Amino acid sequence: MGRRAKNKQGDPEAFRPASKGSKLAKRKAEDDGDKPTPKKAKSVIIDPKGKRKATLAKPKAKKSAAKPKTGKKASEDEDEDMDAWEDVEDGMDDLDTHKKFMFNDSDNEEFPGADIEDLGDDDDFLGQTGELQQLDLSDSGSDADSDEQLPTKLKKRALASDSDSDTDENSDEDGPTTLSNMEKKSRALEVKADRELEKDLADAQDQEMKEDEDGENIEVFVLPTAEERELEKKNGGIDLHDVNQRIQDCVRVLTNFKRFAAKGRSRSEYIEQIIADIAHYYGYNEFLTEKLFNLFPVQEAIEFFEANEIPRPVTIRTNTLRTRRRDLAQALINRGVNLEPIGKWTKVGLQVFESSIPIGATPEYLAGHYMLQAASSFLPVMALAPEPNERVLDMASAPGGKTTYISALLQNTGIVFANDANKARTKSLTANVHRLGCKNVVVCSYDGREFPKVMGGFDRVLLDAPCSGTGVISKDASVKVNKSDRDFHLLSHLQKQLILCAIDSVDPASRGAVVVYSTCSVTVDENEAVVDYALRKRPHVQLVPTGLEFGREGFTSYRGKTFDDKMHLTRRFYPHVHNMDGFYVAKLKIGKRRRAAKVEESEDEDGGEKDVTVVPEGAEDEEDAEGEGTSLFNAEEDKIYLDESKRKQRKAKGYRVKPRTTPAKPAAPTAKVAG
Ligand SMILES: C[S@@+](CC[C@H](N)C(=O)[O-])C[C@H]1O[C@@H](n2cnc3c(N)ncnc32)[C@H](O)[C@@H]1O
Repeated sequence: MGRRAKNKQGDPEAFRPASKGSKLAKRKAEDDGDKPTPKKAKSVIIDPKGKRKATLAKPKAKKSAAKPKTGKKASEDEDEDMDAWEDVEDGMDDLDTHKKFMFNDSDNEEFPGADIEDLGDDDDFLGQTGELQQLDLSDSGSDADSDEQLPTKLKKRALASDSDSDTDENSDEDGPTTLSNMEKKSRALEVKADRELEKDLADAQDQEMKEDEDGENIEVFVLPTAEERELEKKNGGIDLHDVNQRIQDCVRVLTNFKRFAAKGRSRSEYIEQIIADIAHYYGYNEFLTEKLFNLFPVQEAIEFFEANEIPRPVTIRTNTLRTRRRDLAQALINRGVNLEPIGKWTKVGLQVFESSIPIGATPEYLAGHYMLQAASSFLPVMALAPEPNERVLDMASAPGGKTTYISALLQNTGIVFANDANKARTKSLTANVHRLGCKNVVVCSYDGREFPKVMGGFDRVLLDAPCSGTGVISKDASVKVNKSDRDFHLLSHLQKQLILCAIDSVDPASRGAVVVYSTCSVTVDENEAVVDYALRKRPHVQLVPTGLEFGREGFTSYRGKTFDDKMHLTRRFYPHVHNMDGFYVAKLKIGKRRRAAKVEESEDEDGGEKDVTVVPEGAEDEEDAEGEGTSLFNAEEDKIYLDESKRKQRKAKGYRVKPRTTPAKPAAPTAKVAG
């Protein structure tokens, strides 16, 4: 498959699962830069205390070189020696060559420098045959610590290679090592080491194997104990390569718990472990890791986290007010840009594979022929489906990717009110509106919660809400660590207020009468929970199909909460599934309000005007249905905004206004600005 095809955006093709120890491991290993992957087997070989293989195997060859054998016995021994030397290079037929071999090995990766130092005087020994006796092997093989590092496979191999069971163990006596007793000592050490290995292996197998119902032995993954985890934390966590392996092991257990779980360990223990490991491996806080992990089946969750490490394709949207996609593509190709249509689902999108020039500074860009825009951000506008001559509100619009698309779909007819509470951000919005030649756009800067008081009666409203940005982590990794429970609570509260205002800004008698709610977040709190809240507060509103060809269905229930039956009509988009930013789109049809149940009138504080609030029949109590402290926009908590808005309106009309009785507006919760 060519590079293009591999990177191709769009069609909802499943992301390849991270195979055990492959992509995931490789990427992290690369990320680690010069931090080498531990070579456990090798480190055991050269462990200065354990010295099992290196110090055992090599002297064997020395012996055979130093002491020529004769007759049948000699050749048998030689065969045996050759077996033991099967991994050793040819040409080791004298001690000098052997010394050279050892020394050379010390310089290569099998013998890292640290271990050479640990050998201490050995260098001297290697340089001067006469000082051989200084080599003290007395404690060789007695250190069990290094065995704990030894992978099971290696242990098995080590046991299998042992054929010297008749060796005299007592030759491991104290005393100097000489050429004549070296072989004996070596064999003794080998036997001792192998016995220990055997014991370790047996212990390990006790832990790692269990019988399934058919009596077949299966490997189980044993979680670290609470103390081990504590120790691990204290030491700054284990090596990333090992964390990755443990993530894969936990996935295996959690996807077939009955079969692979260790006796006496609960599912929640494995989940706790995998969440901690994902957080460590990918650099998230544990709170967000858990929140995101819970959205998917276990294996898929890993794919999601993995996809967040990879940038999404660069995409542009043709501005049909200025050009046609075919012409734009040709112009850019002529400039050396390698591109293709994004996919069948969009007629205006192009995916850029590579470019010899900056895509944000071509003459075509400056002339407003295209907008640099994420593919996911086309979706809410497609769902909104504005028609020429309509009146549209883009409630949170800066920097204008969606506004300018709406303007193009309206073919520069009708009107788009492009609002954003952040005045500074409206500068880039205005610049884009001008660059793209949108003549039907009015830029304004209100808190969205002031609508429809500022203005109402729209045919369609787009609320691309301020959100946590959990769908765009590949663009902004700070989200991994800077979001807390409180942030999600505040954001979803703001989103609930905004969606009610968006609904109330629509003219129900309009042919359109649509609100599209979208976020670049994948959390349920910011998506289904917000839409569900709006549906409960506004019974004249209902969910309708988004008209989008792909995307996963929204959750109709989630972790014990049940949402509106039609929530499946909403759409979720994921980086690991759709190769685009994580996104959510819901389309709401605003029906006519049924008979007003009551009309509440309240005297203005100046005794002049009267506020009239029509409470639709069937609307729930002002009290938050979830009991979470969230409430309708005219609840106590929001009074401050409404008073301020009223005050401004009256002042604008030339009324004398009293000084503020309430403090100035509190700062809005920090929101991810993306899309
Ligand atoms: C996701 S971004 C919008 C991106 C925009 N729709 C686009 O396509 O370019 C959310 C925007 O909401 C604005 N915002 C935050 N709080 C708001 C509020 N209370 N009312 C209106 N806009 C708000 C932010 O300034 C930010 O520009």
